[in-house]
Amino acid sequence: MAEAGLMARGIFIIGAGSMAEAFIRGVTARGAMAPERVAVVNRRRPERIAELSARYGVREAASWAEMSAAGLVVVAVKPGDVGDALAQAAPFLTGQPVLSFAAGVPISYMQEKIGRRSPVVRTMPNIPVAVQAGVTAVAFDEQIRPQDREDVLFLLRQLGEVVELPETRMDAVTALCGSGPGFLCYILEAMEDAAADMGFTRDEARRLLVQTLAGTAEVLRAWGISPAELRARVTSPNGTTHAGVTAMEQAGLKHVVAAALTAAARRAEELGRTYRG
Ligand SMILES: NC(=O)C1=CN([C@@H]2O[C@H](COP(=O)(O)OP(=O)(O)OC[C@H]3O[C@@H](n4cnc5c(N)ncnc54)[C@H](O)[C@@H]3O)[C@@H](O)[C@H]2O)C=CC1
Ligand SMILES: O=C(O)[C@@H]1CCC=N1
Repeated sequence: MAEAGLMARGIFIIGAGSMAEAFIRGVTARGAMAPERVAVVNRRRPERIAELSARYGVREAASWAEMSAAGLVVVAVKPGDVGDALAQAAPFLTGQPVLSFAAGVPISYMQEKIGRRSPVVRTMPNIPVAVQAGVTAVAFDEQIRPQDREDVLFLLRQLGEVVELPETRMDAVTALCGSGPGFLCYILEAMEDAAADMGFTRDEARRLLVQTLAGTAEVLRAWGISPAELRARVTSPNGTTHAGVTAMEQAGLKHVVAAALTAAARRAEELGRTYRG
């Protein structure tokens, strides 16, 4: 008899924080995974598992040994805790994929911690995965079996878009998509401050700006055009957008944004070096 696949064997999650919750919500929301097939362990705060259980119907793992039967092990702990969590998991791994959400932690480091007992999947999600509108960049190690790869991609797609990349692109994608919501929010903060100076209340400004951002993203997607093209469409000759963009150009905004992305990617690389032994 063929061995049951990843989906039938269920998921074992280490860590019950916000990423674990986003993942659980995504994979159970539309029935991709039955919640009773999801088992969770947490180091502290046992009430977190009770919360996840009440909200989504997942259950607390009876013991770490339960991991052996799972089709997928998810490591949803802070980067600094990944080494310990994987060392603790290693004896129970039986070749099922181990998926990590930890920013900056390389596949080679994780492989070392688990004594190469399972293929490792390194991901970089962003915060909108919490509402199933995220982007998750994913790098597989070459040991992954084709069917496991498909199943992992299917599960991650429940959280939004998925982009497969070589691991060498992870630092750059961390800057672009992982930190990206932070950068867009910084620009929105600046627009909110300017709106306050123009006499809007914070609440009014936020409602107007959030819908402007969401609507712009929606139209870019619906029409399939580039940001430069959409900008050209809203820019009347000598009009208001033209005046504003000219001020942005004069202040060197494109250079500032490029410097921000470079700084973030460099920092991701530096943080990653901590785990390279
Ligand atoms: N929150 C976010 O926006 C994003 C998070 N990530 C990554 O997701 C990972 C998890 O982040 P959060 O969910 O925000 O962290 P969190 O701190 O909310 O949750 C981590 C949980 O894991 C538990 N834990 C730690 N070591 C453990 C162990 N050995 N065994 C069992 N449980 C253990 C902790 O007690 C805690 O409850 C991080 O590696 C982070 O880099 C990546 C992208 C975005
Ligand atoms: O700021 C950070 O380091 C993490 C990685 C991507 C989003 N937050």
